[in-house]
Amino acid sequence: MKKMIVQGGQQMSGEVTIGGAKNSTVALIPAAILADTPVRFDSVPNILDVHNLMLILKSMNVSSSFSHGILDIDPTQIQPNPLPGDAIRSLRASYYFMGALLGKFGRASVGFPGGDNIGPRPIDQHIKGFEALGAKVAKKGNSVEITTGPEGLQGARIFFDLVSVGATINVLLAAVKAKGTTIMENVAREPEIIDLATFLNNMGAHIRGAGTNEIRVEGVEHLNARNTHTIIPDRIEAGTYMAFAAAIGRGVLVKNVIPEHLDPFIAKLQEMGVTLEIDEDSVYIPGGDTLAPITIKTSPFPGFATDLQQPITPLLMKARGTSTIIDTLYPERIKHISEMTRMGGNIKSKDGMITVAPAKTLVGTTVEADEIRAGVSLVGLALMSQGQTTILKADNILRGYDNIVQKFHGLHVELRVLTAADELETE
Ligand SMILES: CC(=O)N[C@H]1[C@@H](OP(=O)(O)OP(=O)(O)OC[C@H]2O[C@@H](n3ccc(=O)[nH]c3=O)[C@H](O)[C@@H]2O)O[C@H](CO)[C@@H](O)[C@@H]1O
Ligand SMILES: C=C(OP(=O)(O)O)C(=O)O
Repeated sequence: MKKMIVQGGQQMSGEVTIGGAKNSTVALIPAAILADTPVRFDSVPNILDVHNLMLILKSMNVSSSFSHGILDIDPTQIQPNPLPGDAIRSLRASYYFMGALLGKFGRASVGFPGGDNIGPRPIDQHIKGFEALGAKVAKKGNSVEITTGPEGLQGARIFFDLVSVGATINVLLAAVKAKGTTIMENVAREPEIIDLATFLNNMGAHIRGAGTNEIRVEGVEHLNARNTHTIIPDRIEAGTYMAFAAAIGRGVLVKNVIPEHLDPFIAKLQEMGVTLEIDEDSVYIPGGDTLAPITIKTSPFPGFATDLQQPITPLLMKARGTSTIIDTLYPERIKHISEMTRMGGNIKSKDGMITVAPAKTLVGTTVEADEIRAGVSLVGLALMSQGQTTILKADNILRGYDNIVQKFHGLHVELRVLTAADELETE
């Protein structure tokens, strides 16, 4: 595992360009195996999740190459081989191979996924959807085995018991190749789901309603990529830089943003008193505002994203009073709290509510990035602190933040990522 070294007291200024959305990319890569042709994606983020998905593709004899944001995938020689356990466990979205393989071959055997340590993450709604399409689902050891009879997948009406991004995407990946019509109700409406549907429709799928709470799919036999799919900007990465810019910035322009995807987040920043100059595809944050405390309640899109409750926390510590956060999706998403407390943060969690009070003195120390957003929130707090912070398990941050060291460098902030080999060299 890598370490990130952050020197406190640095201020951000300049420009940062947001990369393609992690949560689109990790669905689009498994979706690519549904194609009968090679596929090309543009604006692909350089994150660990992408490299691990490429390893999974390789195990199925699907070649891929990634350079300068372009990812080429050739699924034409795909073999339904066993998938590598380590890579499957390295990220959450590996479970999208369940839906994609089911759509492609009518069967799938995929290990239980990993992903962020943010509390229980069941997959009962994914299974409910596969079963509704006529599949048989069995847990065998650490794997989920999904099979269909000779008639294959059949379109069906599915009402999800709760709104789940993962279940919506996974069942959609299977339904695009099912026979007949599938109607998915009470689905998630995240922009990443629209991005996936756009990619699949451009290959010949018939998906209507992505972005609303009902998706209707007419199954097709073949999907052929005809053009490059450009991935939408990462709204969570954008929100992270915006919050940090408001906390420690002296003029930061965040480029390649779709501001509408950040509406609830922007509304909360404005409620705090953060000045934002919003353009068509960029946001400028002058910084240096006097900030008011706020209350945040996370909810599925278009609500305030759970993935931004930790990145906004360092900013909340600069407000003149106590802010509160209720994470309705992941009440146990609190792995940052113990670490922030050790740095001098006045932050507590009780009865499902996080309270964030103004910080008096913040001092860098050694902390752990237990998961991606907890980890990145520690980067923000470290920059607000005195002295140096060492963030252990930094791989969790690199899972989802595209070229983070270079991007901070472009904002006049030095971060260093050390591998075990780097440390041996300096001893
Ligand atoms: C790769 C990806 O896109 N990850 C995102 C996705 O995760 P993920 O797709 O795992 O999150 P879901 O939308 O499925 O989870 C929402 C809620 O539903 C529950 N649930 C989900 C499925 C299920 O079968 N049963 C069940 O009870 C979960 O425990 C959670 O409380 O959406 C989350 C919520 O916006 C984000 O934090 C993650 O960044
Ligand atoms: C929870 C997250 O990711 P994943 O679902 O991939 O673990 C996240 O991106 O904040």
